[in-house]
Amino acid sequence: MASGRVDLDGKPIKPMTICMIGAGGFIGSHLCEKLMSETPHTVLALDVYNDKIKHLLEPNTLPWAGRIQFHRLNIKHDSRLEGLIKIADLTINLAAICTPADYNTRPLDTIYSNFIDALPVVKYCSENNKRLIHFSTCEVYGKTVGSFLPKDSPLRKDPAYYVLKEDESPCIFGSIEKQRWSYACAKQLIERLIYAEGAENGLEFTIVRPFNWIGPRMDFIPGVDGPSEGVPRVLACFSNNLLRGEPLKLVDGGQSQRTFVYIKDAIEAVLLMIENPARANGHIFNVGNPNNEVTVRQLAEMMTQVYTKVSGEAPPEKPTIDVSSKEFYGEGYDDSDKRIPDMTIINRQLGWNPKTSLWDLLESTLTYQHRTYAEAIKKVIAKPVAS
Ligand SMILES: NC(=O)c1ccc[n+]([C@@H]2O[C@H](COP(=O)([O-])OP(=O)(O)OC[C@H]3O[C@@H](n4cnc5c(N)ncnc54)[C@H](O)[C@@H]3O)[C@@H](O)[C@H]2O)c1
Ligand SMILES: O=c1ccn([C@@H]2O[C@H](COP(=O)(O)OP(=O)(O)O[C@H]3OC[C@@H](O)[C@H](O)[C@H]3O)[C@@H](O)[C@H]2O)c(=O)[nH]1
Repeated sequence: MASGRVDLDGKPIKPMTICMIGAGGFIGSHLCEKLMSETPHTVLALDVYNDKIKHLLEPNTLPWAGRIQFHRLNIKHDSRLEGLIKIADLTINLAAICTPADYNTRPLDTIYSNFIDALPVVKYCSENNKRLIHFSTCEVYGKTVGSFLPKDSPLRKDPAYYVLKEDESPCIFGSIEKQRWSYACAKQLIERLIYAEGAENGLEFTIVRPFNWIGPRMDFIPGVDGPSEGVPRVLACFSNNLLRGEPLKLVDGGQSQRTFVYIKDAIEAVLLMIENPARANGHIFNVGNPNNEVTVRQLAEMMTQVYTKVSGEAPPEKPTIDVSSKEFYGEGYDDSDKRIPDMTIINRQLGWNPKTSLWDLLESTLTYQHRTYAEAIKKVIAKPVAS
């Protein structure tokens, strides 16, 4: 498995130790899986939770036992952080509050998590000459330039007004009262700080901007493995509605557009970054699938069709309902209109391209959701509400 592996320039890849912060989350769990099954690298997995990587940690007869170590810690206040960064060759920081329902309702926690708490990580990497791969977001682009053109302007169809380029596109956020942008703004500032550490102090860094990565283990299903009143990201919201046979809620008409990429495709891109430092250092990479664009309404329709196929259950009588963003997310919500990643830089540096169509990725993801949650949901629905 591990022997004879070479990088994109044909050089042998040496086993490394990776300090992965936020390893217990959605992306972290898939990255740990990939590193354990296909590489010889060792992972120091840091998080406050480990439910999503339990299958990699136990039993200790697993083929990779000894190459993954879980450290339960909160990077806000744990003196072990610097020591763990020091013993690793590379740090990957995934830790963040990254669900839109939190940005306008918990803006302080959002800003602290995405900026203040990431500061020591950047500092320890810079001071100890350690390489850093930091997870930012496509939300740093905010809204497209085209969204400010008149509705009937033909320029809205011109890619120059909407395709998002790492080294050219501006970052366009709403006003301060629109607290939705607290997350994007905090992520933008930490990107600028990392970039400056690279320029002034020689920090070796790579910044990743994920464009709506989706797949199994994303977020939680409210009332089953997360709070009943919690609002996860759209994949889990719509999965929850489908599992319960209730209409999918379209925020402000479901007109916003997104491109979705399969988590397994995206993880391939991250592995290329990890193993090709000379090609990845100093770069910011969009990681998304420009071919998988839909409006949120179209996503709801496709998920309903796919779920009907994989579950064998009838679609909800009323497939969707409209809900205002104020009702769904509260005061201060705002939205990105359209997100098409430009792929030039990641193509040139790493030769990476996504493979999986939206239909196929929804089919495997919703099969997983159905197998994992359908029985549990039935029990929750059947249980009488405590008085
Ligand atoms: N999934 C996407 O499509 C997407 C898109 C854009 C950006 N991102 C970014 O990628 C990163 C990972 O996202 P994800 O989807 O896996 O989210 P996630 O919420 O599933 O994972 C984040 C993990 O970080 C951990 N964490 C948070 N604060 C911590 C702290 N103080 N100490 C220790 N652990 C902490 C959480 O417990 C969680 O397990 C985030 O930085 C996010 O902003 C993800
Ligand atoms: O039930 C729902 C949930 C969400 N939506 C809409 O679906 C769209 C996508 O919502 P998501 O919850 O996936 O979040 P967004 O794409 O807006 O942001 C995400 O982008 C990239 C990452 O940084 C974060 O994970 C998150 O901020 C939004 O327009 C939202 O309003 C619904 O219409 N109904």
